[in-house]
Amino acid sequence: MSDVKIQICDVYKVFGDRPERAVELLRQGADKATVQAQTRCNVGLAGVSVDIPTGQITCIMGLSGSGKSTLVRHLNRLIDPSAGEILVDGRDILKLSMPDLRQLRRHSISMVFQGFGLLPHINVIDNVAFGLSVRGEKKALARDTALKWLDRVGLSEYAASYPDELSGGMRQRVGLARALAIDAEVLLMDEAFSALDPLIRYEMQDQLLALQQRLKKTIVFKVDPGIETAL
Ligand SMILES: Nc1ncnc2c1ncn2[C@@H]1O[C@H](COP(=O)(O)OP(=O)(O)OP(=O)(O)O)[C@@H](O)[C@H]1O
Repeated sequence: MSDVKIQICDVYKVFGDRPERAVELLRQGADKATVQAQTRCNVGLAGVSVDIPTGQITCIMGLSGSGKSTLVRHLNRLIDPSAGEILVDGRDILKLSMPDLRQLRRHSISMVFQGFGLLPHINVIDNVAFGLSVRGEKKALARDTALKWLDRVGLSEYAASYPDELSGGMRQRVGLARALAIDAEVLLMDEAFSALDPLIRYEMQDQLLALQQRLKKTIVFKVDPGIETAL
C-alpha cells in the first residue's frame, strides 16, 4: 500500500469567466485582489500542492475564505480545477469517464457535509443504507450493514426514527454512519462537526479518532476557523 493516497499537484481554482487569464496572472505572481481587478474572477486556490497520506487524518486549516472547502470538494470532483492535477492512488481523477467517476463516488470516496444531508422522509436506517442501495446492493444486505454502522455510532435503537426526531449531534452521527457504511477508503469531512455544540463536537471527534484507529481510513477534515479541534 502506497504511503500517499491523494496527490494534489499545483492546483488552481478560479471562479469566473476568464479562468485561463486569471491562472496566467497568478503564475506570474499576481495576488487575489489584482486578479479580481483585472479579470473579475474570484481566486479559490492558487498553486496548491499537497500529499494526503494513506490511513491518516489530514486536517485542512486556514483563515475563512482561504480555500479549505474548495480544496476538499476537488477530491471527489464536486469542483473541477482551473489548472493542475489530482491523483487518487496514482490515477488522475480529472481523466475519469462518467461511469468511473460514479464508481469513485460510490465506492472509493465518501463525504460528510455540515448539513448532514439526511433525507427527511425516510427513516434513519434507510438513510444510512441509502448509498448502498444506490449502488445496487440488495435491500436486506444494505440494511444489515446500515444497522452495524448505526450500532458503532451508538444509535441502533433509533433505526426506525426519522431525522427530525433526532438532535443535531445524533443526526450528524447518522451522517457519519452513512458515509462509513459505504466502506470507502477515503472520507471527506467538510465542516462536518461545526454546527454541533462544543461538547457534542468533542464527543464526535473522539468517536472519529477511535473509528479511524480501528478502520485506518484516509480522512480529510476541514477545520473551521475559530473552532478548537482534538484531531
Ligand atoms: N462558487 C463560488 N463562486 C465564486 N467564488 C467562490 C465560490 N466558492 C468559493 N469561492 C471563493 O473561493 C474562496 C475560497 O472559499 P472557500 O469556501 O473554499 O474558503 P474556506 O477556507 O472554506 O472558508 P470558510 O472557512 O469561511 O468556510 C473565497 O474567496 C470564496 O469567496
